[in-house]
Formats: sequence, C-alpha cells, structure tokens
Amino acid sequence: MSDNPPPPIPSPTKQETLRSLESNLGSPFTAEPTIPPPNQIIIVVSGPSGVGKDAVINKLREVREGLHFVVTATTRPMRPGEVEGEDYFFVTRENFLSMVENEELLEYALVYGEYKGIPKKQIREFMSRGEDIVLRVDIQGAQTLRRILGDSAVFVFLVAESEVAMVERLVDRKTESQEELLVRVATAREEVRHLKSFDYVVVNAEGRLDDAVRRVEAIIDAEKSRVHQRVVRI
Ligand SMILES: Nc1ncnc2c1ncn2[C@@H]1O[C@H](COP(=O)(O)OP(=O)(O)OP(=O)(O)O)[C@@H](O)[C@H]1O
Repeated sequence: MSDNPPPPIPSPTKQETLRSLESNLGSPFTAEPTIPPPNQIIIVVSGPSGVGKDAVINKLREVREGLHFVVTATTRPMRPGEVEGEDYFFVTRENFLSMVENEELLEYALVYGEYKGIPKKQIREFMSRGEDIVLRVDIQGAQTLRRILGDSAVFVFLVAESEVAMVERLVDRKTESQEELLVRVATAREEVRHLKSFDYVVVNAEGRLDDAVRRVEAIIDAEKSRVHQRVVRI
C-alpha cells in the first residue's frame, strides 16, 4: 500500500469548457455580432437665428467622422467668405422653383425673403454609404421636417444661455442690418415656444462652444445605442 495522494484531476481547458457548455446547451456558440450595426440617423440641428447653429456644426465637422452635413440650396446672395457647395448651393430663383416642381427637395421655405431647401438626393446618397445625416435648419424648417419625418429623425434645439447673449452674438457677427436684426430677434422670442416639439435641447453658452458640441455628440451616441432604432424613409 502506498501513501501517495491520488494525482490531481486536470482541470478542463477553456476549449473543453466551451465545448461542454455547447453540448449541454444543444447548439454551438456563434461569433455573429450580438446586435446588428445601428441604423443611420438624421439629426436636425435647429434654433433661433444667432444661437450658434453654424458654429456648433462647423466644430462637429472637425471633431466627428461618419457624419454628412447636408448642403442646403438657397436663393440668398453669398456672404463674404462663403463657398459654393460648402456653405450652400447658391441657386437662382428659377432653378430653385424647378427643383420644387420636380419634388427634389425634402422641404423648402421662404425665409426672410429668400428660398432655402434640402435636396433629397444628397441624403439618400450619403445614407446609402453608411453616413449619418446632419441637417441645419431654422425653427420653421424644423417644424416642417417634424411633419415630414415624424419620429424617424432626431431633433435638437440649440439655445443661448440668455436672450441678451444671443442678441449680442448676432450683433457682433455684423451680417445683418438694423432692420434685419429686429426681425430676427423678434422672431427668436416667438420661436422658443416650439421647443416642446424637439427631442433634445442643448445650451450653447458664451465661450463654451466645445461643451455644446460634446452634448450633441452625446446625443448621437445615445441615439446609436437605442434598442428600438429609428427608421428613416424618404
Ligand atoms: N458658444 C459661443 N461663444 C461665443 N460665440 C459664439 C458661440 N457660438 C456661436 N458664436 C458666434 O455667434 C455668432 C452667431 O453664430 P452662428 O452664425 O453660428 O449662428 P446661427 O444660429 O447659425 O445663425 P443664423 O441662423 O442667423 O445663420 C457667430 O459670430 C459665432 O461665431
């Protein structure tokens, strides 16, 4: 009789454990992704004139990939520093109206005497390449888009930290005459009541542009993580 202890039973390898679990479960484990890739989203960024829509969008363009910023068609004259096809597609009234006639625009509006519209083709093209779409529209445009897109798009309302901060920014920008300023500021006062038809609100405070952009990014991340994804049909 030997006093030696029995040899230890070798513990199963990881592979053996997996095989044993599979055999007990009755089916092999799959390496398929747990969830399908998220749908492309349309994010509508809106807010009163001078709140910083362009500033937020320009910064977002620098810091985030995979987004297509839709270039709006407009009949308004080019401002100094603006680039055709980058800031807007500057078109004649005649061309614009023919786009309307041919139903090439997702929505259009007459804003301060000039037409602005969103080309459908651009949205379809970039979504089919897997990009998310960012639309920059005024409040009137956002209301129309809500009617057209319903809950299939994400609506973000940008606000300044106070009315006076917004007006000062608009004045400092020096792109509007005194009369134009009056119309924009009076309109902005009215527009806040539309806030409730938006999904998210983001404060763009003086000197805190980066915070506003981070918040918009967080919204995009949250939307891409939704269990019930929004489905866009245009
Ligand atoms: N967080 C911020 N801090 C300081 N200045 C800002 C901030 N955000 C925007 N601005 C400035 O305020 C002015 C108005 O911003 P912007 O042109 O982006 O507004 P907008 O909402 O696009 O206006 P509009 O609808 O009239 O085109 C610009 O001169 C911009 O550089």
